[in-house]
Amino acid sequence: MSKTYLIVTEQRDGKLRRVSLEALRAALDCAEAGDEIHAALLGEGLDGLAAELAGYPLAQVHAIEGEELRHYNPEAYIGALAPLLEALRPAGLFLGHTALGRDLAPALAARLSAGQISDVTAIERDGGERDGGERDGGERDDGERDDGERHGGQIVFVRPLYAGKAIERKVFTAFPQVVTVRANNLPAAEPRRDGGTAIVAKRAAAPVADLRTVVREVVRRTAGKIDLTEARIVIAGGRGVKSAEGFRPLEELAGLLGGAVGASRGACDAGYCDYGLQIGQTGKVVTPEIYIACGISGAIQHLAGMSGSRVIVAINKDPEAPIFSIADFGIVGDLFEVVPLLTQAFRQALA
Ligand SMILES: Cc1cc2nc3c(=O)[nH]c(=O)nc-3n(C[C@H](O)[C@H](O)[C@H](O)COP(=O)(O)OP(=O)(O)OC[C@H]3O[C@@H](n4cnc5c(N)ncnc54)[C@H](O)[C@@H]3O)c2cc1C
Repeated sequence: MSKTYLIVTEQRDGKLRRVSLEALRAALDCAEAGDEIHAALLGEGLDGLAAELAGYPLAQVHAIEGEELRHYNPEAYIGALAPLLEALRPAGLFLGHTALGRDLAPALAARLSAGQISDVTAIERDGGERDGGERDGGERDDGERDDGERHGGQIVFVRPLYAGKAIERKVFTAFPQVVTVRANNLPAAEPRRDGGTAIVAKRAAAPVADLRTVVREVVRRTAGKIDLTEARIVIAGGRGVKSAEGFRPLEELAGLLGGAVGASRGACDAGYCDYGLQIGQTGKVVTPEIYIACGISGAIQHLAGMSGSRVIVAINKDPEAPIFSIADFGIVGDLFEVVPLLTQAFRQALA
């Protein structure tokens, strides 16, 4: 029986977040012939975004508009999604493993009585045929949960554990399923090539009675143009930058390369930058193509947030700094000399 999957997409400043297209890729990887993938878009003034999303391989885009959806508010979002979940009875939900996804996914999973696999970095499909007994909705008519057992054809979700020191390979044994995907790990879904578009269904969010909280305004303390968790290049500073002013050379290099600036907790604790930039176990997890660590010692809690980066470059004046043990390229030197030289070299190369 064909199934329906739903992507809960995210936008930032009117732009669709790339991680939502990576979540769509995850759904495409899990779907089989005849399955339908729908996308939910929540906010205000969604016409442009809905039209953009309709160009991707989706059956339907559900644009849910409402004043209280302008900023993320779990109560309002759950209230707005509830009728859609009821109507679609999705076999799977896919979200980005972002601040929003981490908050919303478990609440939706609880609502659907679904299992959840979080922070997925890869999806594998073991060979073999799937059992034909899978159904929508996760429950049989007799109230028993459908175990959706597959014979050797399982979809395996790969996720890092213990701050990246171990990898877990997990399978669902029942529907419905909720999955969050880590940014920058799965390729983003591509728009349809045939020029076709998905149906866009517009709905007004039903007013949620007795909203206990209302988000009036979101004040961003970091004004970076590029979202740190989705950046392809991250230039991160540690206590070695020595001051807020010490971040300037890093910002210049990031600006030139179209990257984002991040930081260690050491730099945040010292007051050199905002905690919004913190990368690590208690900060953001980033997996860029290039990570340049400047004046960061490489504590295990920091590595937890960046060790999945494709290429790691470390600049540190201490040749014994632990960061060098995971770096692909290491530069032993003073960051205040090395970073401007790198900026100069890249500027020449890019000219
Ligand atoms: C529960 C818990 C959670 C934590 N979570 C996080 C987390 O999420 N993220 C995180 O980052 N940390 C986290 N930490 C803190 C972590 O243990 C380290 O204290 C922190 O990462 C150190 O930051 P740092 O590397 O910037 O500073 P330091 O360890 O002080 O390293 C500074 C480095 O800069 C180098 N340096 C100095 N001057 C220069 C220069 N001019 N040029 C080049 N190099 C220079 C030094 O050689 C040194 O290696 C956590 C700790 C705990 C206990």
